[in-house]
Amino acid sequence: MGLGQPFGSYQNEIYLNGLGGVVPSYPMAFAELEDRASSALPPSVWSYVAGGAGDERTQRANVTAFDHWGLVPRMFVGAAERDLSVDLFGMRLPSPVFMAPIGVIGLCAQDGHGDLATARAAARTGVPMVASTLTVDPLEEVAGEFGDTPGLFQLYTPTDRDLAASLVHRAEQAGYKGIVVTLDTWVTGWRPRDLSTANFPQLRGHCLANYTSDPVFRARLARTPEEDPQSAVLLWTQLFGNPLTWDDLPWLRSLTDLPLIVKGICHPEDVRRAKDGGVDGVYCSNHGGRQANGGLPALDALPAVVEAADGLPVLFDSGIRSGADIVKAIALGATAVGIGRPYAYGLALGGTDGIVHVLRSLLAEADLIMAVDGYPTLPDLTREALQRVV
Ligand SMILES: Cc1cc2nc3c(=O)[nH]c(=O)nc-3n(C[C@H](O)[C@H](O)[C@H](O)COP(=O)(O)O)c2cc1C
Ligand SMILES: O=C(O)C(=O)c1ccccc1
Repeated sequence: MGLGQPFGSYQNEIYLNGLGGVVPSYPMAFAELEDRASSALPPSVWSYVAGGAGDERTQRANVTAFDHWGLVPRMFVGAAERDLSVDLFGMRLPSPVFMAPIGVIGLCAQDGHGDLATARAAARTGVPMVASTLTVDPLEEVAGEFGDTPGLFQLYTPTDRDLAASLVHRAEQAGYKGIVVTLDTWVTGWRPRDLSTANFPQLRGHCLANYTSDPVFRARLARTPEEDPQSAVLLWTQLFGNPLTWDDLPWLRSLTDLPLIVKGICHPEDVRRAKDGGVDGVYCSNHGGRQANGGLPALDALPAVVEAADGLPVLFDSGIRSGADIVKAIALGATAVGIGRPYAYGLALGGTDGIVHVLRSLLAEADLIMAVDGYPTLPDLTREALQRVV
């Protein structure tokens, strides 16, 4: 048994509890986590969260892409103590892991306030939450649960520039430490699971609190969202999707002095242009295969993105299901790695406790791999630590 501190110690805790006859109530393997979440969530929420674009081959490929890399063990390293901490945009984080923005995370909790439960998990683990624009509770209330853990705000840039500025300003006021602008979802991808049940949660008025609580949004309505929720949803459909171009980047940059990160970047030329436009970080992701089917697995886009970033921080998500996946993404050059669906499933099973379990398990596994394989710090995890497996 490894005695690694602090993340690997979750293992000791579980085995020691076993001596007292207590076994974990949450799943230890991703397949079981997914299976149990599928029963715990209402079918419409399960389909929305678990589903992706087209026949979901890109979503699956995001996961299997990790099979094509293997970490090469090194011996006589004496990696008795590991350091997984990282500096990111001035934040000192205990690990290179964060929770990716999940718009409907609010609906995954049994009490319907999953954003608050996620923020509490961030407070308990030190794993930052990137709060989506599409939360059940307003961004100020979400930030109120962060404790000492920093949080980031993810912006879906509305077509109304004043509304965009208002959302960013509110995030600044609420203490968010960075703005993540998502570029790949100004239009929704073709999603057969949701189409077959004709279900799109936002159209049913879910997760629109950041809009309905916003003074600019409210000023565009003849009657308040409380009096006339339908008109608020209609206005949301008109304002939500903004097909941004490079000409919009100077304006986005001018909105805030906070670190600005652009999400959905998979091409090295886009990295270079974003860098020239003054962003503080790029976020390599294909939205978990929810947007465009038939695309390159996000992991396969990562090395070229890292190279083009040339020292600029690179965030990564899409397909992380284990601690081994975290280690591989870091070795391919990611500065920090986003967990997506797995924490939504933890939330579905056990609220904040369920998320904490999922995050601690992922971090324990990553820590123990670094111990066993002799890579005690993140800088030790370089491209040389990996071998391509065909
Ligand atoms: C149900 C769901 C909702 C999402 N909502 C958002 C969102 O509001 N904003 C955003 O930038 N990304 C959103 N994403 C994408 C995630 O941030 C992340 O890119 C993706 O989940 C990574 O893939 P994985 O979960 O398969 O690892 C969402 C993902 C899921 C599963
Ligand atoms: O479901 C998503 O992945 C998502 O981020 C989203 C948010 C708003 C509209 C469409 C998709």
